[in-house]
Amino acid sequence: MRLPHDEIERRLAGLPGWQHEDQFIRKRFGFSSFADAVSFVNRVAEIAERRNHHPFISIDYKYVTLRFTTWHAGGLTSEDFDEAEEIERLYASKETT
Ligand SMILES: C[C@H](O)[C@H](O)[C@H]1CNC2=NC(N)=NC(=O)C2=N1
Repeated sequence: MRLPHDEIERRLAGLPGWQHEDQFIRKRFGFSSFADAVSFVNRVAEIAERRNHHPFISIDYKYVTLRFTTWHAGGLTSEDFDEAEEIERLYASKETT
């Protein structure tokens, strides 16, 4: 279930701007307005509910920080990276307004 370190590094290489921190991967996303940041969070919430896999989310004005870990595994699993990749597609599509 928990990924070995080499697999974590391999998956991380495909995720621009994400960082490995303890048992988490994290990224800070920037937006043009607070409203856009909140809209993005709502779309992230939809994804998290569908996948039943929920990030820690913080909104700081025009920035959203997401942190993923898999609680039941006590560390990083493919669920974390799969969802991060979907969120990267969402952010690239700018379908957050
Ligand atoms: C009961 C429910 O399915 C579990 O608590 C889910 C909910 N969302 C989750 N989210 C994350 N990040 N890790 C989990 O292990 C997890 N487990």
